[in-house]
Amino acid sequence: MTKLSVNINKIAVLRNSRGGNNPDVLAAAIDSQRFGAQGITVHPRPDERHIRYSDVREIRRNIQVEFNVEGNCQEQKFVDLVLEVQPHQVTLVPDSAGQITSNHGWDTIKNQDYLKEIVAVFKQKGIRVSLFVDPVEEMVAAAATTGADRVELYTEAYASGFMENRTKAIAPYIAAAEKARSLGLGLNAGHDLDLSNLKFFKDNIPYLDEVSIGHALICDALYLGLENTIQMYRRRLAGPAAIVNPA
Ligand SMILES: CC(=O)[C@@H](O)[C@H](O)COP(=O)(O)O
Ligand SMILES: NCC(=O)COP(=O)(O)O
Repeated sequence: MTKLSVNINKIAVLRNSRGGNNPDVLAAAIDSQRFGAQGITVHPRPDERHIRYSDVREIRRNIQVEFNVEGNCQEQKFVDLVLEVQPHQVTLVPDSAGQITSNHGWDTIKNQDYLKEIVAVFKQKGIRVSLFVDPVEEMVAAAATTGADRVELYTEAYASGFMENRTKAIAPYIAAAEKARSLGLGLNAGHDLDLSNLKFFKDNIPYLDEVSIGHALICDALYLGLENTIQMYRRRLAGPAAIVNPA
């Protein structure tokens, strides 16, 4: 079964825009869980433009579903936070500070020695480690030798190519996913997945462990409501006939 981890970064964007606590990010995490999210994902960035480090601590204490914290482990502050909070999973993303969003995966070959070291630091604390990678078989293979538990396939290229030619768009992801599976790596995916492209992705990569979805899901929820939207995403993952039960 592929788990839906709801990324609530964009709830925090709205909250921060007025300096108060509306919408309440912690309440959104708890309610997303109640509405059927099988995980919560946050991505605290160095400038705390949306998720704050204090949000991460509060959410960890108050949810029961899987907690996935994404971020750049080259920031010591991020490493310290993750070791303090000890989420179920940490997803290591090679962001530079000024990026508007994450836009590339690790070069797991060039960064092999560094990643081996930092992966061991998190695993020593019992935290599952996922490496954010592009859908490139060599990058997946080198992720396996770092000791990481999973890879997260960066799905922006799939999403941007989907409308024009979905078969072409999915091809590198199937190959990368097969490589991950052959090496015993767990498989996550995320970035720009949405209600239109999610089912095709899942149908072609059925052994996907988790998708983390935020931007499109929160945008959809502005029109469709958060509970209804989470259930719609769950049904995309469960198949047409399945009625999903909230977690
Ligand atoms: C790593 C990734 O692709 C996303 O999870 C990322 O969290 C999006 O970050 P923003 O919400 O800051 O765009
Ligand atoms: N890892 C992907 C994620 O958490 C959310 O990405 P997006 O759906 O906001 O593009």
